[in-house]
Amino acid sequence: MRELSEISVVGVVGAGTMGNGIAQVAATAGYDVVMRDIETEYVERGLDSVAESLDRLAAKDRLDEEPEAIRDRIEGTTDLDDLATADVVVEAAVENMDVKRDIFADLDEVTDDDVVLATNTSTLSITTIASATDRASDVIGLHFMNPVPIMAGVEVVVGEHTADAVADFAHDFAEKLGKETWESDDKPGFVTNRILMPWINEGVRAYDEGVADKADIDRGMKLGTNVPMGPLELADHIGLDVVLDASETLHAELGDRYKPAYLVKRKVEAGDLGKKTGRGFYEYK
Ligand SMILES: NC(=O)c1ccc[n+]([C@@H]2O[C@H](COP(=O)([O-])OP(=O)(O)OC[C@H]3O[C@@H](n4cnc5c(N)ncnc54)[C@H](O)[C@@H]3O)[C@@H](O)[C@H]2O)c1
Repeated sequence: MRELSEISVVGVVGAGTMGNGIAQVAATAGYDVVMRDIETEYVERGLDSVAESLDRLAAKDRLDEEPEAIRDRIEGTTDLDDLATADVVVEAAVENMDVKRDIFADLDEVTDDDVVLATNTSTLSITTIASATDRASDVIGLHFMNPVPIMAGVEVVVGEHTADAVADFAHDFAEKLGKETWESDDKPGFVTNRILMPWINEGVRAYDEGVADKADIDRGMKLGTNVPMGPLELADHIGLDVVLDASETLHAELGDRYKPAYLVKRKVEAGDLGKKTGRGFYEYK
């Protein structure tokens, strides 16, 4: 396994909400980053998001460097082979087991044998993803929170065959990126989403069943339980497609108490995915 002191290039797979955030924090920590998506348009959009986010942080005086210097450390690409230079890879592509297994089989080929391969999956089994490679001991979950540049926490998820040294590496690497960690076994939803997803789905059901209007559900949970966002706001923020994928995995693994709310499904089918499409439970400019 490549030691933390030997890391200079961080590979990121996926340039969406999470991938570009992970690229940004890695570049901010001084690493060179190769961020790969499947279409140039997605890569460009990811790079634009990083630029906007860095400008916002610079305006608040929260960067030690000029935003351009950080941005310049991120190379966007659609070419998988460009990940060959990576010393560690974090995958943040769509929440789909077949897609992730294909990506990990490719990463196993393209990267050096001693490179740790991490996945940002919200709910999928690290062990199943790792079994697509010939180095399951080097595969681990590094579950960043959204928005990555703002949220302090990273959940380290240890698969059946993950080596202890790789788990230690994952905690240390996340700390190098300015994060604090906790560890979960590879059980569906880990700590965070096992508890969060039923909370969100219950908020949606409460709205759909007329318990209160949506603003009062969010306001009630914020003022009543001291969370920064209510369930409907948070669902929009995460992306309703991501909430549905996560809920369906938990439902399949853990049974009926994890059944996704009907209205989440209907909105995903309508293409109203939350902030990222301009409309979910609320409207966004
Ligand atoms: N959104 C959240 O709040 C959140 C929080 C924690 C973890 N996650 C997890 O992070 C991962 C990414 O979620 P997201 O919200 O960034 O999704 P997203 O839809 O914003 O981005 C996913 C990106 O992956 C790209 N992609 C698809 N197949 C690919 C491939 N083979 N190679 C490279 N890129 C590919 C897509 O084109 C897209 O740009 C998922 O596993 C999700 O469950 C999401």
